[in-house]
Amino acid sequence: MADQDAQSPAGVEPPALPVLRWDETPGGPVLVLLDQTRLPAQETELVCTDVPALVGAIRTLAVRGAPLLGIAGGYGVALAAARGEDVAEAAGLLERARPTAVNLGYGARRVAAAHTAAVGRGVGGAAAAAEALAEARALHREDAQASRRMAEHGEALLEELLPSGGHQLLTHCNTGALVSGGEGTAFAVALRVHRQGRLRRLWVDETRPLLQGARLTAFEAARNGLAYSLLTDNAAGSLFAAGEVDAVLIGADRIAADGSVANKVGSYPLAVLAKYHHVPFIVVAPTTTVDLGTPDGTSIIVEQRPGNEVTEVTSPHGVAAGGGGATVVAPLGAPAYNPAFDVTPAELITAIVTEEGVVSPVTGVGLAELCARSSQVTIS
Ligand SMILES: CSC[C@@H](O)[C@@H](O)C(=O)COP(=O)(O)O
Repeated sequence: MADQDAQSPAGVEPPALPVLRWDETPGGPVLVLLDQTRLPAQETELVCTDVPALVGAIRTLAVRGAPLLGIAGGYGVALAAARGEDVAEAAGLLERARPTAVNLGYGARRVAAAHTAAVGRGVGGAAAAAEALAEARALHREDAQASRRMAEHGEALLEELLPSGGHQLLTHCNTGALVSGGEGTAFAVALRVHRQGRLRRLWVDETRPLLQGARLTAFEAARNGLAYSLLTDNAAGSLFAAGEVDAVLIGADRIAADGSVANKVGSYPLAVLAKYHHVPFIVVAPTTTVDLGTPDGTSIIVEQRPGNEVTEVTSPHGVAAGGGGATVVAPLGAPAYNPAFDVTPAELITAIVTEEGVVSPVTGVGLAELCARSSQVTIS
């Protein structure tokens, strides 16, 4: 288990990560992404000049995480509009790039709807494209605001549930600034607790097979000076048994109307462990991740990814050092089961924290009511 003690005091904040930006170049507009497949070894930019390039970046997880996928989808449609391409087709291509995170389709369809509305008002090509871009920027800003408010609500909930303070929080996958217009979802809550001097330790699951915890969350924890320790996913049970976890904080890719939550594979076993050990299991996600059109967890489409992500281990440090990427760790041709997500039923979830408030037995507020309160734009 790698161990990292707090390196910088709470209150010293690192510069914002250059996660995603729109750039006007002499050759036309482009979307510039921080290539997350290269982290933590390299902070490399990936320039997407068109929608197929962005679809490729989404599929390889160069850009990833539900809220950021929504933002990227929105800018992708704006890019298509600026290039004079068919925005409905672009939105469809983007939405189909990955099936589970509802935000991707939300962002793409919302910006496409803004463009269609502009055209419907008789607004011309470049001006309609400018309206599409303005909508993408609005979505980006709203996500940053949602992130701040989720952190406030999440931290208040933890104070209520764990009044003695000095929290040891466990998280899975990556839910920080790398997935958001702001500081993230679950990680933003941990960060706020840290800044208030009440985080004893953030336990970071490595998150096999693509290691979003080890590569990305540990990277974000270190640069923000959190006291954190990295663990293999299968070490979590012994940590609960030892009484070293006060609460679990995770994000979400899609929340069904019955409160079931799809998130990175490995979330569901954590929820079972948390229930057994009477530890709060808290989901932090913006209302854009709630999909009231999906009635329950069994209706959520779980992305199945290539088997080689399981049978091989890829080291970004190896790539950076010229080491050449993947090491095969299974017999050649070994079949593999590789769902990217799993679904946690509502009865295992203590609370869902959104920017509009908390859904829990404590508040008695339902998901539909929170979404109705939300200022998020509704699209058909
Ligand atoms: C706010 S992030 C919530 C989820 O998107 C996150 O936990 C996750 O599962 C990301 O999966 P990924 O496959 O890396 O896109």
